[in-house]
Amino acid sequence: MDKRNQKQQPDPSNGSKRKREGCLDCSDYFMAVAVLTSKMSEDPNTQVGACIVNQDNKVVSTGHNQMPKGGKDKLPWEQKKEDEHDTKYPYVCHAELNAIMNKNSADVKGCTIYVTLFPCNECAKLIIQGGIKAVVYLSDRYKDRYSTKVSKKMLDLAGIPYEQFYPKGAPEIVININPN
Ligand SMILES: O=c1ccn([C@H]2C[C@H](O)[C@@H](COP(=O)(O)O)O2)c(=O)[nH]1
Ligand SMILES: [Zn+2]
Repeated sequence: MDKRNQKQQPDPSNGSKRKREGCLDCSDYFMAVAVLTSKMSEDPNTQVGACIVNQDNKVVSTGHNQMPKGGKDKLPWEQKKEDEHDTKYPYVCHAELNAIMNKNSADVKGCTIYVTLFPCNECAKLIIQGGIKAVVYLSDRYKDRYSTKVSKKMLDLAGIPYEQFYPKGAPEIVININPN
């Protein structure tokens, strides 16, 4: 056969550019977004970040623990005071609550929440009633707290799986935002 006038076809196996190695895995990215979001927290003791992802693997929301509107710089961040009203606990809006409130979609049904700390019982109620279908958490450092135990009990009853996150790629991601 005369090949002189035939169009050159690219050989997919030979000479074509290969995909970049070491690109960020989806779940590593979502937890990294949660960790990055936690950096916005003003809580001096515990910074929490959450990232809500829909069934198409799109981020629909993020949130961190912060004081409610109007309360920034007016409400305490103390953990312990004689009077509980002088601590952060009655006021602070949890990362999960903020993430659910901040959503850019109609609802969070069928979504997965990536969160840097296991959700407390109040957040578990929001997760369950909001229709979130899975929880991926980084730290379970308050596993012995009553609020975590009852949170797990409610998630179990609602049939919402929760799993601890382990990175698929490198556990450290360096972000440089210096323009030069
Ligand atoms: O589900 C949760 C549980 C807690 N948080 C936030 C609320 C507080 O700002 C800190 C916890 O403070 P500690 O000093 O570690 O007791 O974490 C949250 O966002 N979501
Ligand atoms: Zn909570």
